[in-house]
Amino acid sequence: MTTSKNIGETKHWLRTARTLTEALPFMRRYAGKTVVIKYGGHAMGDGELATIFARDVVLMKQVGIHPIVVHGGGPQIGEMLTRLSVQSEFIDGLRVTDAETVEVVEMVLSGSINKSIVNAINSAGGTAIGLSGKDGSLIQAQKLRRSYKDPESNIEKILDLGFVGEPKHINPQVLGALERAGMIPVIAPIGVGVNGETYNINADTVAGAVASAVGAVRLLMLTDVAGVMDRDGTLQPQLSLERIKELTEDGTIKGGMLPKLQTCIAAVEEGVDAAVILDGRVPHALLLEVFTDQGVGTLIRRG
Ligand SMILES: Nc1ncnc2c1ncn2[C@@H]1O[C@H](COP(=O)(O)OP(=O)(O)O)[C@@H](O)[C@H]1O
Ligand SMILES: CC(=O)N[C@@H](CCC(=O)OP(=O)(O)O)C(=O)O
Repeated sequence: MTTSKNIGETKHWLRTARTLTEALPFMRRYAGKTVVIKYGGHAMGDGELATIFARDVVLMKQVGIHPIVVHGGGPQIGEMLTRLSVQSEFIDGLRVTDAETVEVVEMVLSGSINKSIVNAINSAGGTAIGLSGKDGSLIQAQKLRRSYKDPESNIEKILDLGFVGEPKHINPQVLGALERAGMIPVIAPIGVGVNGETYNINADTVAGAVASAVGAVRLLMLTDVAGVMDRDGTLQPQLSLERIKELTEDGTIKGGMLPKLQTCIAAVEEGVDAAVILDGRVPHALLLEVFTDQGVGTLIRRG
């Protein structure tokens, strides 16, 4: 006898089956390709979402995609610095980092945060390996040099952010070896200088450099907003490089979104097909972005 319960169940199965068949062309498109996922400190705040994130990463690996996770941890570093009564300030989204601060940054990023992500992925059935830029000389870095115009003298000066670095060279060999072994790299954004000094690098910047170095098809940036907003707070599903420039110049794009978008621009200019700013608060944001045609954030690509 056909009951309304049977009909309900059949509809549910059909929906599930349709979802799976819809995912097939995307699985084919990305099979064997590398996707770099930037997992922001704000996005990793919720335990349940972190478990879902780990499962999504494992599922991607299972269907033949090569995910590489680069994580941040800005809020978590901030909490530890407060606990230790160390003052911290940001300039243009970057933490001014003295010798004492860089020790705390390395401890938090390569320690508790890195290992909890590795643990979550392994608990979801994957094999994750945690790395900082020091492991296998993965991220060779140099001191960040950024100039600014001093408003009083109108003279170009160099901004000194202490031990803030920028990637000079990413060693793709380590990542290639892990890929061949079926492992998922989880990278803390710590760089090493020529004299062995430690650099604090913005995690977005590292994600972009890694994506360019490995020739990733996608750079996915998980954060704590729905995507990039315009002046009226309207979500922008897609942004051209020119529009990003405009929104930056008029101050609509600011704070942590600045290094994020600069990274996206650099990545697509260096050959990554597209970069996406994604809402990490949405469960399965990764799966929706990779396996469906419903974008859930802001897409940035050339042209
Ligand atoms: N135009 C904009 N659209 C969206 N977010 C913006 C914009 N300008 C600045 N932001 C800020 O950027 C933040 C995301 O950057 P950040 O705090 O560094 O995140 P994460 O820790 O994920 O890297 C948002 O929470 C938001 O406050
Ligand atoms: C130089 C610089 O600002 N480094 C960042 C590194 C962590 C990071 O980028 O974390 P999110 O992705 O969570 O913001 C910091 O010290 O906070």
